[in-house]
Amino acid sequence: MIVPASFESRMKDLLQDEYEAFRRSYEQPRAQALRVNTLKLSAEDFLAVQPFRLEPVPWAPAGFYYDGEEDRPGRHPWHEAGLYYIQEPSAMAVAELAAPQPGERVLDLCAAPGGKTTHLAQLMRGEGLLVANEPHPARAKILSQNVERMGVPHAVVTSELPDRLSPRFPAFFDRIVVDAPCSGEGMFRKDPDACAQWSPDHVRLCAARQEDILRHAALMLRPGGTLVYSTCTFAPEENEGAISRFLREHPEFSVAAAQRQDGFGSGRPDWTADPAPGLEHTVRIWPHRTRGEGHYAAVLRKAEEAPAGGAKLKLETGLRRDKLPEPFLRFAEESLAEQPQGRMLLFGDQLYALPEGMPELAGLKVLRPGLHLGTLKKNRFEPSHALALALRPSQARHAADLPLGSAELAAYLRGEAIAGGGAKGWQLVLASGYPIGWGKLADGQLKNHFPKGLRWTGVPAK
Ligand SMILES: C[S@@+](CC[C@H](N)C(=O)[O-])C[C@H]1O[C@@H](n2cnc3c(N)ncnc32)[C@H](O)[C@@H]1O
Repeated sequence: MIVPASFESRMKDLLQDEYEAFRRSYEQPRAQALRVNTLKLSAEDFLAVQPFRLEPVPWAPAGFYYDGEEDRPGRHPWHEAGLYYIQEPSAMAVAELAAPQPGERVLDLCAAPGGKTTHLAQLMRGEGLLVANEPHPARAKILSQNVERMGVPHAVVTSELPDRLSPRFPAFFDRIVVDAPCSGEGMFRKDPDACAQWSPDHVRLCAARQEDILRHAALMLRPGGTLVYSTCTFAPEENEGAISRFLREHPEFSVAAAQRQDGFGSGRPDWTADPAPGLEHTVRIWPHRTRGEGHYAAVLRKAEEAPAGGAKLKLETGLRRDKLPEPFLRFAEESLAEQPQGRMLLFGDQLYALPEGMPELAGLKVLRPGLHLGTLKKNRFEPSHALALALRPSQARHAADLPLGSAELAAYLRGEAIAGGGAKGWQLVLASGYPIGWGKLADGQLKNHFPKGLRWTGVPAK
């Protein structure tokens, strides 16, 4: 692979004796991995049934390398069922370092396509409030689809620039992840565009943008909270340099020692002028030292004594229980084995289950104010694909389990009706035990409700 000459000479200066090993890493195939979605099943249970050749990613308990030549996990029905997320292995270090706890308020500020969001969601076990934000509208849509596929029940997806969010959430979040837009030097093997766009000017532009994003993130973190900053680039200006500039402007923050894992290298204070204390506790993941494309991550702590935010935020009250729309109650009674709890919100004809402690979001661009339950249509309720993927099989009254490799499952994924039996009405369709969508039974036919945009044109892998 050919990399820009000025990039090569920068890396030679930085890495010196190690440069040759680094350069040779570009001649190797990139490492490919998936992360088991522990919102749906444990890594052990997945290993017991899955068909790929997997090896553990050392720094992520649910992460596994797969063989990119032999296996196509992105073309397996269980990918549609959200059993795993295909993610670059070094990127899995970030949510592990953020270590969010169930019940916390967590913000993922630069979130599309959703690798870290969905990882944070599973570490939170789906409990608390997870705000996933992505300013770019098309990318925000993909983020929202991934949140849906992974069955995340407690996420709000917004699409705003950080300066529109920070006045709305002063000192609100327990943890914030800033996985910053960067010059992407760690993406060269995967994404030739990142390589073609690289220039020293682009590095400078990214560094300025990162400074701005971090400034707004700082405002939204509560005293004592944790901010994790990461990039997939090697450029010191965007890593140790960005953290040093941030800490100079924000004395209420300090570097916390990142949990050391096999394969993590140290941040390099010697690569930036005027280094902030503690940079050696930040993390560098290198493609020539580990099976990963490369990442930088810093864990920062805001002092307990830092000023708290302003007034308490007004929470979204949602609908009173006795005001829930009758068609939804009828659907829940007929089709769900457990009645949904918690507050709900009607947004036009769309019904959502709100995450715990969700503040009012009026005036913000919101793609998803919680778990989408479905749509009210005249006198009936149509459950959403998001609800199907967030349910456990036992939570549906009626299910049709289609075996992997069967003609019925292939037909369902292509959007066709299939022969069905059992109770009339909504049935949760499973792919060998895992929910993949809805079907509606009438006259011995299961009408297909697998979303049009997701339908397969080929035959599913066995
Ligand atoms: C490195 S990617 C995030 C990857 C994502 N966290 C994941 O794990 O899948 C950075 C994202 O930041 C978004 N972005 C660009 N400018 C931004 C800004 N000013 N504030 C927040 N996010 C921004 C980009 O559109 C991009 O989707």
